[in-house]
Order: sequence, then structure tokens, then C-alpha cells
Amino acid sequence: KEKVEITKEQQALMKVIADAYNRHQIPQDVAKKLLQDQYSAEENFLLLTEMATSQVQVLVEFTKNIPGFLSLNHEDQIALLKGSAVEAMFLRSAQVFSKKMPNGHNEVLEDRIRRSGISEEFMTPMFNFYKSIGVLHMVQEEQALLTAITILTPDRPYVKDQQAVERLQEPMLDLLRKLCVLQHPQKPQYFACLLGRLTELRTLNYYHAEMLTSWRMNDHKFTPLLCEIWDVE
Ligand SMILES: N#Cc1ccccc1NC(=O)[C@H](C1CCCCC1)n1c(-c2ccc(Cl)cc2)nc2cc(F)c(F)cc21
Repeated sequence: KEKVEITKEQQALMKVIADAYNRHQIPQDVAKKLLQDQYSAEENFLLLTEMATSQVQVLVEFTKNIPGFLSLNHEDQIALLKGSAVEAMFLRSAQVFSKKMPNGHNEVLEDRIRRSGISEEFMTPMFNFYKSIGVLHMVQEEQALLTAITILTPDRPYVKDQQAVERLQEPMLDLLRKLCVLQHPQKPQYFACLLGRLTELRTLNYYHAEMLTSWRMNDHKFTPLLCEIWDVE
């Protein structure tokens, strides 16, 4: 039986990433807002664009805390942020969706999202992903590392120095692998399962632009930042 040990520098890395992840979270909890009231498709769309805009700002702050990220080539830094912003948003949404709430609240939240204005055809892939994240019962450190690993994906479009990105992603993957063995000793496949979720996450990337433009309302307005990050307008 392999004796898994987290080294001193891996403990330091975990602390940096987990602190940055907890520090850079969306202030207002959108789930609470959705549970309070039933909003129109227009109001929900506006809420989404506000959430997504603040999520990008939060993502940039989190990413700046990833050791070595700021030493990457500047265009590559932008390419990594642009390439991972949508996935980070869905990963964050999945984590919010998976949080255990008082009886019946999770069902109400799902219903509010189902009726928020998103086109029917995207419900299944989106909720399948949310549920597949939910069943993993990830701890905060795993969520933080998974977000960092998503950002540090070497094969994003327009990344020039992929090796430099791999050198940053590898220590994160190694640390996450050890964490999974220590946190979920009864699930030897847990680490592989987590990485499989990142593949499922990429498919949501594919749908996101259409999810937005097909929102059940006319005249979809996006902030300039979202036009940059989402392939819309
Ligand atoms: N959460 C969260 C979150 C954090 C940062 C950025 C965006 C976020 N997502 C959001 O706000 C949206 C809201 C926005 C208002 C209308 C209903 C969906 N959202 C999404 C959703 C994101 C995108 C796209 Cl195309 C469709 C859906 N899946 C959610 C799951 C949840 F459980 C949840 F509470 C909220 C969720």
C-alpha cells in the first residue's frame, strides 16, 4: 500500500491556493437571491451577467495568486484566463448547486434555475454536470485546486509556451492526487473521477454562447467584459 505524504512545500502551496480561493469568492450568494424570489427571464439574465462579470474579476484575482502565473508570458496569461473563464463559472455554479441546504431548498433552487430563461435543450447537460459534481462531495481544497488546474490548462487556444503552463499545472495535479488519496481512501478512483469532470466541463464550454443568446427574451445585452470572455455579440 503506497504511503502518501504531503510535503512541506505542497502544504504551503495548498494554503496559498485555498486562501486565495476562499478570499476571492462572489460576495452575495446568488442561490439565496434565487430562493427569495421568482424573477422574470429578463431579471434572471441581468443577474447572470452581473454574476458572470464579477466572477471574471474574482477569477483574475485568484489566478494572480497561483505561484508562477505572473511569470508566464503576458499574452499566455490572457489566453489562459479567456480560455477558462466559462468553465470556472460553471464549476463555481456546480459547487453552489451542490451545497446542502435546508429541506426542500435544493429542489426550489433547481426549479428556479429551470425556469430562469435558459432554453430547454441545455438543461440536461448542465444539470447532469451539476449532479456529477454534487455526488463527489468535494472539500474546499479540492474545489480550489480543481479551479487552478482548469485555469492552467496548457492546450487552450493561442497559448504559445505550453510547457511553461504544464510546469505550473503538474504540481497542482500531484497535490490534488495526494489530497484525494488522503481525503477519500475508500475511493481509489476518486482523483480520476475529478479529472473526468474537467472533460465534462469542456462540453459546457461548447454550449455556453448558445445558452446565452437563446435565453427566453429579446435584445440580450452583455457587458464589454463578457463580450470579451463569452463568444457573444
Ligand atoms: N452560482 C453561481 C454563479 C457564480 C458566478 C458566476 C455565475 C454563477 N451562476 C449564476 O448566477 C447562474 C444563475 C443566474 C441567474 C439565473 C439562474 C442561473 N447559475 C447557473 C448558470 C450559469 C450560467 C448559465 Cl449560461 C446558466 C446557468 N447555474 C447555477 C447553479 C446554481 F446553483 C446557482 F445558484 C446559480 C446558477
